[in-house]
Amino acid sequence: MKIGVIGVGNIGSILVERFLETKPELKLYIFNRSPQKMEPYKELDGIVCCGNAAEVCEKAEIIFFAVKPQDVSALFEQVRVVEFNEKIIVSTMTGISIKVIMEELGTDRVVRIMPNIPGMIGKGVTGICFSPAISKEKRDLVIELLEAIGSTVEVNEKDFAAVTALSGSGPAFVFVIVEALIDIGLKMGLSYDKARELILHTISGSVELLKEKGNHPGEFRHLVTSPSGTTIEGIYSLEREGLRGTIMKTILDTYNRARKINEDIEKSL
Ligand SMILES: NC(=O)C1=CN([C@@H]2O[C@H](COP(=O)(O)OP(=O)(O)OC[C@H]3O[C@@H](n4cnc5c(N)ncnc54)[C@H](O)[C@@H]3O)[C@@H](O)[C@H]2O)C=CC1
Ligand SMILES: O=C(O)[C@@H]1CCC=N1
Repeated sequence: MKIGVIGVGNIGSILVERFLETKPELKLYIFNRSPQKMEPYKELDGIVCCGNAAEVCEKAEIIFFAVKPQDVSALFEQVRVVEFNEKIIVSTMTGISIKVIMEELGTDRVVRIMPNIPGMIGKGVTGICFSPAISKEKRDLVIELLEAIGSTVEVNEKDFAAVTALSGSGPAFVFVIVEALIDIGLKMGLSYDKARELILHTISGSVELLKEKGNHPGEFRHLVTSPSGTTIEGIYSLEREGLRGTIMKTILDTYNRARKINEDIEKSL
């Protein structure tokens, strides 16, 4: 199968590298505006560095658009000449609706996805939504392709801003929390390595426990919390400091930003 990737920055390069690693049968066509981003792929088998975005669209059957939202108008201009017909466009672009892509490029086969950075090791989660014209067979094909970066969760397009906030941007918030935990480990006298190991195992173990048992998180929280013990002291502090509210507000601010990007793009086109 012939796959195109336009924009090989953070997300585009994850897609390219995971396709190369897990699906060597694919033929890849890539293009990046700044050609140095294509350098690492130049000599590799199964990959063709194209001269422009339209060439990628001409040659590939499924084409990933992985540019920043502010570059989308220029990209539309560059690929408007292409007859998309049966081709499928898969957009990673934040805030750009399926309708906008369909109208701008005169196609009815568009998939919108919101991947995330753990896709780098095949452990990402991707929110996905299909335009109605895409058959069940082609939907399954795109989902299978995306297994290269992890699992997929089908959502309504109206929920994309929420997906962007929770899982698209989410890893950044997790990394900030991990950094803070490591820092306080240092403050209490642990080495960086020991603090890091304790924290990563605590987080991944807690996540695995929730996944395996399926309980509400509050049930396990309660198990850890002894009367007059250490945990309740921490929980009391956390509630006084408003951690839950801070987390909720963080996600809501991110969600509102995703909606605003969408609104601004729709106005500008
Ligand atoms: N970084 C992340 O964790 C996630 C990003 N996204 C979305 O994916 C899109 C890409 O994000 P990143 O990879 O982080 O951005 P990036 O800036 O790292 O990569 C975009 C690449 O596209 C290239 N480019 C721009 N216009 C082009 C054009 N017309 N033709 C060819 N190449 C072009 C740029 O040179 C750059 O290398 C954005 O819309 C972003 O919102 C979605 C989910 C997660
Ligand atoms: O920060 C951003 O706009 C993108 C969307 C999700 C993750 N990064």
